[in-house]
Amino acid sequence: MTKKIVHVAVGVIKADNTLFICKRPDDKHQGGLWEFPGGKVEADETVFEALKRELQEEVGLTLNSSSELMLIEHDYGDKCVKLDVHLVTDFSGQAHGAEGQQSAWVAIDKLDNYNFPAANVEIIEKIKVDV
Ligand SMILES: Nc1nc2c([nH]c(=O)n2[C@H]2C[C@H](O)[C@@H](COP(=O)(O)OP(=O)(O)OP(=O)(O)O)O2)c(=O)[nH]1
Ligand SMILES: [Mg+2]
Repeated sequence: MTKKIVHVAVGVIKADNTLFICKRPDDKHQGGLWEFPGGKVEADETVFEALKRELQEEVGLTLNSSSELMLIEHDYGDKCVKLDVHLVTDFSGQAHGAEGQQSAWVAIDKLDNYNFPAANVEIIEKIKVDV
């Protein structure tokens, strides 16, 4: 039987040379680790629509446009995810942890000081080279 894959829209929010990251709540999948904000793409949504909704809900930003950065499939064993990662530089509002989560603007060369889920290793490698 093929496993169900959860499609997730992920936003790498960049301003100057820093990225906005959030800490996942302890009780969630991959909890306690840092993430790029985002969430599940619902059945009736495009990836952009999902990203726009999630960034509004989670970090209080209004997304104007985004560009595709990469697509990553990762099997955590308990859950299989497909991360549709977009680069976000065109937004309005002040980014903050709108759901009470810890958050930070972090310089790209300081990302290694934060623990991310395993699927993010590839994203961070690409960011260091291309973003
Ligand atoms: N948002 C986000 N999710 C990530 C990253 N890396 C990674 O493996 N994931 C995984 C963790 C979760 O299994 C899944 C995202 O689910 P989520 O919990 O953010 O979904 P959601 O915002 O829709 O929240 P909910 O409906 O579960 O409450 O993708 C990342 O950088 N950002
Ligand atoms: Mg989320």
